[in-house]
Amino acid sequence: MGSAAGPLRVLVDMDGVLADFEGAVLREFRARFPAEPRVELAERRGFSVREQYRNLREDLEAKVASVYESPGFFLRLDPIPGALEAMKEMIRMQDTQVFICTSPLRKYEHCIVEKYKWVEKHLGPEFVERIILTRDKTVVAADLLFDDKDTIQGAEPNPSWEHILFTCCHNRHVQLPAPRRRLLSWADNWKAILESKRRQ
Ligand SMILES: Cc1cn([C@H]2C[C@H](OP(=O)(O)O)[C@@H](CO)O2)c(=O)[nH]c1=O
Ligand SMILES: [Mg+2]
Repeated sequence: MGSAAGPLRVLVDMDGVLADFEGAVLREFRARFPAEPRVELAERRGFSVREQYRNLREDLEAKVASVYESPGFFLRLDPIPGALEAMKEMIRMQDTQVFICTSPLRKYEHCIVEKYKWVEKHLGPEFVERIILTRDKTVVAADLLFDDKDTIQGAEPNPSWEHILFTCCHNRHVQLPAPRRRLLSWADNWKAILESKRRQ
């Protein structure tokens, strides 16, 4: 893919990149369990929210999971600053194919339909057409994947995409080995990352 083989294909993750999962977990946990201890965003470490809450106190794992498994949770997520504007700009770029590549929760009942509704509400029907829903992103072929999960594994040991780590509260302390790259936020130079792949 890239310059010689035609358009640049870009996968953009949803939670932690387009939609603020972490902010909503904290806000709704605080509202439902005001007397319980919680993990502030500045204290978040590691991708899994439930693991960190379990380490805080064992019974908090089920409580925090009940927050993000509740009906309406995924629909209520706020957009990450700059994300909607960047996506609307990216989809209009020449020689560029943009897809939203997102994983459903194992407990998928509300999550799946609410992810579709969120995309329709915030980005419109042309992006609903571009949703790829999968628990395994390694088998999806593309040039780039912007994702907040630091380690992305699956059936394909050598995915075709370069994973750009999108900075989020839980991964800001992760030291990336060279030559791995980050996008610090949507205010960071995502266009330069796209251009760097076209030239390969
Ligand atoms: C359980 C959990 C899910 N998620 C997100 C990631 C997935 O969406 P996405 O692939 O859009 O980032 C989705 C299902 O796991 O929920 C977290 O970001 N942190 C968590 O602790
Ligand atoms: Mg994510």
